[in-house]
Amino acid sequence: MIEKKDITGIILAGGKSTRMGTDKGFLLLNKKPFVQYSIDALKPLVSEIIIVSDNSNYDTFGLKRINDSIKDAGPVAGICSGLEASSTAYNLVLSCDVPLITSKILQKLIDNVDDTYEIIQIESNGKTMPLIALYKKQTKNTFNKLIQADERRLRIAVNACQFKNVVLEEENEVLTMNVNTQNELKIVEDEYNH
Ligand SMILES: Nc1nc2c(ncn2[C@@H]2O[C@H](COP(=O)(O)OP(=O)(O)OP(=O)(O)O)[C@@H](O)[C@H]2O)c(=O)[nH]1
Repeated sequence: MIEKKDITGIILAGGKSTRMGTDKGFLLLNKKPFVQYSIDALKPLVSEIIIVSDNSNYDTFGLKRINDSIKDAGPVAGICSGLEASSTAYNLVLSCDVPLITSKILQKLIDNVDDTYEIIQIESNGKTMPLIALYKKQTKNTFNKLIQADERRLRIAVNACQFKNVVLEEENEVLTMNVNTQNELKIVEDEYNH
């Protein structure tokens, strides 16, 4: 069984947000920024939290923030930057646009750790979610090779590692909803106030 001291939380908060038009981590749900929901879900489970973003406004959360080591290369490079900065073997990677996420769901990833797998990701409503996932630090080697070969698709990168999916129960699927558009923000607000 792995312990809190063996796990770092890595929050991805970079990217272009072209669909939303504003930095998603600072969107508000019940007056709280989205990124704070990711922080709160990770906090009980990890020894350190790293925010990967070039936006220094994230410094207000008082956590370690690192810049993307490769610019405009998407989540594969963001994960790599986080893993390079991490000092633990296990890393919970979480995007900043899933404000309904809970520690209980992230705990399921930890409960599924075993020696065989390098990545354990949530599968929700038939969709795998590599940005709600546990990564071994060693996956940065595979990811770095793929980036060097100009491969930036996260699904391809995950498939190049030993991975396992943790299938969520139907009643929990809504908790993994990610927000890319104003319309999805409304759905999440309705769900939150439900
Ligand atoms: N650090 C870092 N995070 C990223 C990068 N690209 C995407 N992300 C994060 O990954 C998560 C999913 O991002 P997407 O919604 O797929 O991409 P996006 O660029 O934010 O938005 P779109 O331009 O609308 O696709 C979000 O938490 C983003 O903040 C990147 O280049 N660096």
